[in-house]
Amino acid sequence: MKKALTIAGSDSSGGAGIQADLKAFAANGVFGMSVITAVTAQNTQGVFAVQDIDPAVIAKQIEAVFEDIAVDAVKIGMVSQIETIETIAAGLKKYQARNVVVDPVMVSKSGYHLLNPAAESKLTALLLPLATVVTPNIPEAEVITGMKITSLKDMEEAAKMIHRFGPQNVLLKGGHRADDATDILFDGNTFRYFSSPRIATANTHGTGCTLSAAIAANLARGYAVYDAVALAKEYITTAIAHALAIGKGVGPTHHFYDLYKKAGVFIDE
Ligand SMILES: Nc1ncnc2c1ncn2[C@@H]1O[C@H](COP(=O)(O)OP(=O)(O)O)[C@@H](O)[C@H]1O
Ligand SMILES: Cc1ncc(COP(=O)(O)OP(=O)(O)O)c(N)n1
Repeated sequence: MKKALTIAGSDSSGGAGIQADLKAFAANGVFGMSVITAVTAQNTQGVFAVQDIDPAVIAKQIEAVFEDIAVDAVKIGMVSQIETIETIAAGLKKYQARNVVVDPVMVSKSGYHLLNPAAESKLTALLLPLATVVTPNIPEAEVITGMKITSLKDMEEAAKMIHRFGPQNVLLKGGHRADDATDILFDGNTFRYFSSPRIATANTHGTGCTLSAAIAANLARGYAVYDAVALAKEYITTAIAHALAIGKGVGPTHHFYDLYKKAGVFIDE
């Protein structure tokens, strides 16, 4: 079985972060492992506290996994602080990690800064060059590029600018626009579009985490980047279409769709 590692924060409500990643790994057919960068007290209504993990403990988690197990892909999510980013970059280089998907998580949908703004340029400088795919949403792409993004043309321009920071591929996600949910993949030469109709739901907690983890899982399984993204887009669209109205706020996406479907016991509630 292929093995994927998530390096990310814990979401106590299970909708985003490490928890979403491990669910997406399992549903996409890979064995999931985790390096926890921060613990958040979070639910569908907001983020209430964050405890960053000591960089020495992050380094030890990375070492413990890579020294023992062959890692087929890595997904990086919440990275909090400059020291966290430096530690992760050093670990990925030391172990020559491959199939690295960087989700440059900055601000939660509820408005909490999961990345210290002082660390934004460090993330861009140290993690983007190591990425097979980087998956910014529109607000993150605006921070990375400094440009305002409203149209698909703007997204293409921003994807080009982000590509110059060194990732092999940029997947600029269109979830924050009002139109169809159109994501743009740029490999330095060609733009490819992944589009789905916008699903009318309030429950989109963890969409970015789920998408990037599903891409990593599919890269681990040996799919080329385009196919890994196409499969992950199909997965996230289904997971949003069947999102769960759990909690009093923004509910989470629904994983394990394929398993439920195969078993004939798919339940929407
Ligand atoms: N309402 C929606 N209907 C369909 N797809 C969506 C919707 N909202 C987001 N998506 C898709 O979910 C994925 C995550 O996108 P986005 O919400 O932009 O990321 P993030 O969670 O990082 O803010 C993208 O593939 C995007 O197109
Ligand atoms: C611990 C943790 N990591 C990442 C996020 C951001 O999740 P994302 O899928 O980008 O979107 P929201 O969950 O913020 O809707 C998070 N919230 N927590």
